[in-house]
Amino acid sequence: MRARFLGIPELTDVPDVAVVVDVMRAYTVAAWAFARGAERVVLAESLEDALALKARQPGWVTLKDGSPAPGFDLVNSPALLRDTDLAGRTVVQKTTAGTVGALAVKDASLVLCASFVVAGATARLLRERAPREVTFVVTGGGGRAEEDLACAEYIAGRARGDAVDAAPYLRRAGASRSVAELRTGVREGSTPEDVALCLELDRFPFAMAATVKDSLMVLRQVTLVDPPSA
Ligand SMILES: O=C(O)[C@H](CS(=O)(=O)O)OP(=O)(O)O
Ligand SMILES: [Mg+2]
Repeated sequence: MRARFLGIPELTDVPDVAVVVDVMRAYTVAAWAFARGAERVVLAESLEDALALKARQPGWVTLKDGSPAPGFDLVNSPALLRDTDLAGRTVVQKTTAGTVGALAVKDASLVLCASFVVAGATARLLRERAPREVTFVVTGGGGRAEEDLACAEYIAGRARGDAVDAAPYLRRAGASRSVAELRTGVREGSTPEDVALCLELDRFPFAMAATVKDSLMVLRQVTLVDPPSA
């Protein structure tokens, strides 16, 4: 499995298989939304689109990054979301980097969205599919966000079947600029607890795959089935 690691501005072709990585915080938050019962996460193109979807479907839950805003129910924070009951709900998510990265590869035949909390399941799904090449979309910092690159490289190693020690990857992510910004409250709509939640390895046993349905990019959890024991 060949791996390439590209920022959103570097995506010039339609990849076959894409893994869109956003550790801080979009795809940690999406994973928590599924853990809290959400049925699906619609990745919105813009804040206006998210609000228009909510106007048509008042039962949907809108979520944005940055500060809270009228019309939005939640912010992009795992710590602030983890006590919210989302059973059976549709969440509409719009963030600066993560959702933009997934929409940039929406024509790929397989789009997975990932972070450390679903890294193992994501790698296992890739191993099962065994594609010739995987494009990792490093969503933060124009492709340079250390937490996203570290997570992408870790998943790539595990997908190849290598015995990979997670510690150095988590250390790199922990030393990233995003962590410093979250710890010091530079990022709005966050709490310092977000950092630890974003650096939890394999907290969840599912992967997350996005597909286009009725012109919406819809993220769902993919539960992997254990092979029957001999
Ligand atoms: O929510 C985040 O951490 C970031 C954006 S911000 O700088 O905090 O507003 O968005 P994401 O797309 O999840 O990286
Ligand atoms: Mg990010």
